[in-house]
Amino acid sequence: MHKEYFVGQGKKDGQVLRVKEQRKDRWKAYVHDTISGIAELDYTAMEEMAQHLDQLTKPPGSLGRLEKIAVQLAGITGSIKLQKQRKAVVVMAGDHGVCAEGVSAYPQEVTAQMVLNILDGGAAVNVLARQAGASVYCVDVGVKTEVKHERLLSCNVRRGTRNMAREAAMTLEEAYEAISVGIRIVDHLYQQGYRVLATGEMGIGNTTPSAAILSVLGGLPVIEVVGRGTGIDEEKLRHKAAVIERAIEVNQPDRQDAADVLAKVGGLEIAGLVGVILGAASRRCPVVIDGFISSAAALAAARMAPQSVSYMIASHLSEERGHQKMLDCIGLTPVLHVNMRLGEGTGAALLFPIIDSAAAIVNEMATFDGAGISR
Ligand SMILES: O=C(O)c1ccc[n+]([C@@H]2O[C@H](COP(=O)([O-])O)[C@@H](O)[C@H]2O)c1
Ligand SMILES: Cc1cc2nc[nH]c2cc1C
Repeated sequence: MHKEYFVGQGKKDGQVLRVKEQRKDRWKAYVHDTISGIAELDYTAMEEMAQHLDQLTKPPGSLGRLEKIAVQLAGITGSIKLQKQRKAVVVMAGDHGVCAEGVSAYPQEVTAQMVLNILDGGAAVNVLARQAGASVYCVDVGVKTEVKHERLLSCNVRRGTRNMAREAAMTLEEAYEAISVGIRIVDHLYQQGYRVLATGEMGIGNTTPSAAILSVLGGLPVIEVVGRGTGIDEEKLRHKAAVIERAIEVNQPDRQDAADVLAKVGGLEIAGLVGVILGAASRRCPVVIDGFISSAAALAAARMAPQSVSYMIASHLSEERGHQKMLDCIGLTPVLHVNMRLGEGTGAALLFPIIDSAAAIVNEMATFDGAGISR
């Protein structure tokens, strides 16, 4: 059996990835190979960076999180010479069978419509990425209807998940295949010269599986982690909580097995983002995590590959209830508190200029000795 993935922009520079499925666990093996390729950070470079930062003309630590980012980047790249890097937001798009239960404020067709908007450059993520000099790549990993656009990366694993309130959202093979899509996209972008990646997503209904993932992997009651998503009222929120409880009851996901949880109560775009995160870490690239849904992917990635957490930077704290708890479970501290709850990778794109600024500080600031300043 052959699977074909179109990866690239348009027909001209598009390339076809042919994957021969020799074994049923082909994707699982591919994902686990990627996980084994994730190295520890370079602690010597981190120490060197910390010492370098203390030579610069400022009281030690006074650039706060910028300094922490600089140290992390040194650990990731293995060097204290930080360059301004090519940056891309990967927006994974997918639909959710659980929308049939009435868990979102918007109709499901908005997913495909917004995918086209993103591909045409008119979504918030496009604007913020342009401000930062970054690219946006939009991937159909699980949209329900066929989307055609020259710039779309068409990697559809299935046309939306099944309704998790009744049955498993995906099979384990489908989940691993979606994770593999994310890894392949990162490979492709790495070959194009991108060195800083960010997670983004579009999927009406996807705060529901995200809350389910947090409840199961974090061992937290549903009511503490469920939020309003696109903006549902109090009554619909109670209903959404009940739907999530039912999904967990029906599927009995194994909280010790993040892939099982992803398959049973997750989403195709969430699994795709797990692949983006694992792929970035295996390529020694920092990966900027967006809001609630991206963080659900980060939590699953952290459980599958604890060493991947060192490569993550949490961009912002989303207004979605449960996001702080999600980040606590991973062990991440968000940089920005700007009351956003849009998704798409918008918060992550906002962080790009801050990452560039951290690199510029390291490269351009004078030292105490060089500037003749007493200390
Ligand atoms: O990233 C976030 O923190 C975030 C919080 C709430 C909503 N969203 C976006 O809104 C959609 C999911 O909301 P919902 O209510 O349909 O589950 C999906 O397209 C997400 O990108 C995103
Ligand atoms: C319009 C719209 C844009 C979005 N972007 C991410 N999620 C979204 C949900 C809606 C409804």
